[in-house]
Amino acid sequence: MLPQVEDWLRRRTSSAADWPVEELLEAKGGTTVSVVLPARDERETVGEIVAAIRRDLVDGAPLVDEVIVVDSRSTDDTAAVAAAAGALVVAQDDVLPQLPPMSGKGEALWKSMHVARGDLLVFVDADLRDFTSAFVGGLLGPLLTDPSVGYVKACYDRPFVSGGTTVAHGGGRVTELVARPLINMHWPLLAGVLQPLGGEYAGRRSLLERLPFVTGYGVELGLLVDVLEYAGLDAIAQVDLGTRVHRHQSAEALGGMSGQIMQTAWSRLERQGRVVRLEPPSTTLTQFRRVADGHEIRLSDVAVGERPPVIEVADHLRSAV
Ligand SMILES: O=c1ccn([C@@H]2O[C@H](COP(=O)(O)OP(=O)(O)O[C@H]3O[C@H](CO)[C@@H](O)[C@H](O)[C@H]3O)[C@@H](O)[C@H]2O)c(=O)[nH]1
Ligand SMILES: O=C(O)[C@H](O)COP(=O)(O)O
Repeated sequence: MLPQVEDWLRRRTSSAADWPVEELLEAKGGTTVSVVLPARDERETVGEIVAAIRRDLVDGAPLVDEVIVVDSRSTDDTAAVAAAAGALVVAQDDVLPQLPPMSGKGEALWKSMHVARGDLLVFVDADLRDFTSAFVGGLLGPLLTDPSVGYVKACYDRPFVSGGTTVAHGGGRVTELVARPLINMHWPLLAGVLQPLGGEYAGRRSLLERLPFVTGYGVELGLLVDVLEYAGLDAIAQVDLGTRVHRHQSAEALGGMSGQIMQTAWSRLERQGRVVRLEPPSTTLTQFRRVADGHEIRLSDVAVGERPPVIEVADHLRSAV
């Protein structure tokens, strides 16, 4: 590990317990805070998360100014459940409808930037189990107390929970098998980030609106690499939030996610002038499913798109949100 990374780890890692709400309230002053949950078919969990944030950090203590759920083309009643729990719900495709729609989580987050009003934005996945509002407080700690911090990633233990069985540290499969090796290969300055793909992170609007957002599941790696390039390692902090339990996807679905993450890495290497481009990488992912008479071939497109920095979106489009 690079000596700068060891030094960064010591200085820029804290834990949720270091940030009691009373101290955060004092530090908040006039700073406004938006919490955003991207949600596609999350009726089972989104309500409890929104309700906990509202109870503890809106009604209980005025730390959070708005809770927004971006409904990402759900086919269930995620939007109704989130609204009943007290969130402001927006449909992803209703924001800047003049633009051709793009898809996935990154698109939901980029669209949220045009709706949320906070100086600080906190992103929280909507599929978390056992969520506590300390997740949000922890992520806000470094941002509210240190102006040189612009971006805060959560870290946590990640068990794999399935059918009543829990494998400690068995979760985060794409993180361990794809993202961490890629990051160590190409961006070793980021090797100290414990959970580079974690869906819980917070940032200053002033920083986030200057960065492009990759669509789909490339958004976390894209933001991390771009924050490093734009603002430097010291603008990043991480906070230990304890344990994170979420809904696991199948290995096949995670293959698609991994493809998007590798495409994102390629796009950043190319932009940084670090690859000699012989031919563009294929964006077709070939997978196989066992069927009675052999294997069924499943092809999917793992290409990622990209939205420009929010500050580059023309005023006439923005005023039409
Ligand atoms: O088209 C989509 C797909 C997902 N989501 C939401 O995004 C969040 C995370 O999606 P999920 O499918 O649960 O991702 P994970 O399998 O948990 O993937 C991990 O790794 C991804 C790649 O970095 C991150 O985007 C995730 O936040 C992180 O939890 C959830 O609230 C989803 O409802 C959308 O809003 N739109
Ligand atoms: O972050 C990851 O690596 C992916 O979300 C997969 O997580 P899981 O292995 O806990 O399902």
